[in-house]
Formats: sequence, structure tokens, C-alpha cells
Amino acid sequence: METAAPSAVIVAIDGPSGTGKSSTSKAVAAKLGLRYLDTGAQYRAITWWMITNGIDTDDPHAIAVAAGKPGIVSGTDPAAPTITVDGLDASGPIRTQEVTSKVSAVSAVPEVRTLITELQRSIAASAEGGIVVEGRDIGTTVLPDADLKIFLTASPEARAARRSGELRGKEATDLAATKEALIKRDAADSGRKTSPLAKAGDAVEVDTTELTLDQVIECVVTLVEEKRAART
Ligand SMILES: Nc1ncnc2c1ncn2[C@@H]1O[C@H](COP(=O)(O)OP(=O)(O)O)[C@@H](O)[C@H]1O
Ligand SMILES: Nc1ccn([C@H]2C[C@H](O)[C@@H](COP(=O)(O)OP(=O)(O)O)O2)c(=O)n1
Repeated sequence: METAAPSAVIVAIDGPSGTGKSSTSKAVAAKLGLRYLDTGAQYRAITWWMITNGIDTDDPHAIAVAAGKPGIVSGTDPAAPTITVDGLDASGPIRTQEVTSKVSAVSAVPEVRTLITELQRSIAASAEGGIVVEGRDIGTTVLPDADLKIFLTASPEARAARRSGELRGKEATDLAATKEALIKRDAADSGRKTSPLAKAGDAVEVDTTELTLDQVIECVVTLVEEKRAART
């Protein structure tokens, strides 16, 4: 595995759904001039490809056999992140409830994780000025040598309220159903055998339940700046 330039800072942000990983990571990367990678979007993209290509997402063997077929490309500009599959813009379709309900099963397949993990490491290695990478297993598995690891948490109620606020108007949803779906997905992501959602031993845990998004961003920016200062 190649390594990024010595001055580059690599930040890993993990945590369950709705804790603020994407919003925080994008803003921190933009403020500090870093690249940004949404690894959940990559797992969503491969899930979308499986669905549109008629692969049974309840069949781990069929998923494993097909895993290498889609070409997934992530654009890492925090101001305009992109994701394409075989050259097609997948940013809209990967956010449907169908993909959301199937992504945990697809991302639990070891062959899928091996391929996507390699892709993530090569993107991080080529981000010369550094990168913020967010997901579920970044601090534990993908980038265990990251300069800074953050694990975001929030109460299930706060997370469901945030998600349901996002979905309103797009797809019919209610708070209780959103909370139930979110808890089910967290349990699947935490309970799988291969690189489950988990806090790395050396990660800083930030409970965002009572914090505004700006407060969380400020907290992470300060932690990155402290790391950078300690290295100079
Ligand atoms: N601290 C916060 N307080 C209130 N809303 C938040 C906070 N952090 C994130 N949000 C909102 O919650 C929703 C989910 O955030 P997101 O960053 O997508 O979480 P994740 O990537 O962890 O699933 C977004 O609409 C976002 O604006
Ligand atoms: N590093 C990662 C990132 C996401 N995943 C899987 C598990 C998650 O439920 C899905 C979707 O991730 P995503 O970050 O888009 O999820 P939410 O923003 O929380 O809805 O992908 C993973 O297994 N490993």
C-alpha cells in the first residue's frame, strides 16, 4: 500500500447512522483543505448495481461472484462529492429506501468489503494534502494508522429525528418507522463478522446528541489542528 505525503493528515470518522458523519466530514474537509470520502456511498453504489442487475441481495454467494463487476468511482472534492457506477451518476439512486434497506446485507459480504476497502485505501493514499474518510470501519480496518480517529454517537431518538427531517417530502416516512429501520441497520452493521461498525480503541468519542452541527464541526477541526501542531 502506498502512503500519502508525510505532511498529509488522515482523519477517520466512524459511527452509526444519523450521528452527523457526512455533514461533519464534508465541512471539516472544506475548512481544512482536505479531500473527503463517503465510504457509505460506495457500499450504496455497489448495492444499487446489484439491484439493477438482478442479483439476489439475499444471496451472499451471488453477491460475492458479482462483486468485482461494477466500476465505482468517487470524486473527493468536499464541496461537490460525486459517485459514479460504470460511468453513470449514482448520487440520486443510492439514496432510495430500497438501497437503504439492502445495503447492510450487501456490505456484509467479505468479497465486497475486500474490494471496497482496497479502493478506499488507494483513494486515501493518493490524497496528497490529506483526507477525511467517513464510514463504519475506517479507524478499525481501512485506515488503522489514521492520524486522528473520531467516533460519533447520538441517541437513537436524535438520530431518527434528523433522518426523518431529511426524508420528509421525498418519501413517505414517520419517526417511529425511521427509528426502527435505523436501529435494525445499526444492529446488522455492528453484528456482521467482517469489519463491523465499531469504535477503534484509540478513537475520540463525541456524543452529538446535545450539540449543534456547528459545534461538532468546531470540535473536530480543533482536534485535527491539535494533531497537526503536535507533529510540527
Ligand atoms: N449535531 C447535529 N444536530 C442536528 N442535526 C444534525 C447534526 N449533525 C447532523 N445533523 C443532520 O442530521 C442529518 C444526518 O446527518 P449525516 O451527516 O448525514 O449523518 P450520518 O452521515 O452519520 O448518517 C442531516 O440532515 C444533518 O444535517
Ligand atoms: N465503512 C462503511 C460504510 C458504510 N457501510 C455500510 C453500512 C451502512 O448501513 C451502509 C450505508 O452507509 P451510509 O454511511 O451511507 O449510511 P447513512 O448515512 O447512515 O444512512 O453502508 C459499511 O459497511 N462500511
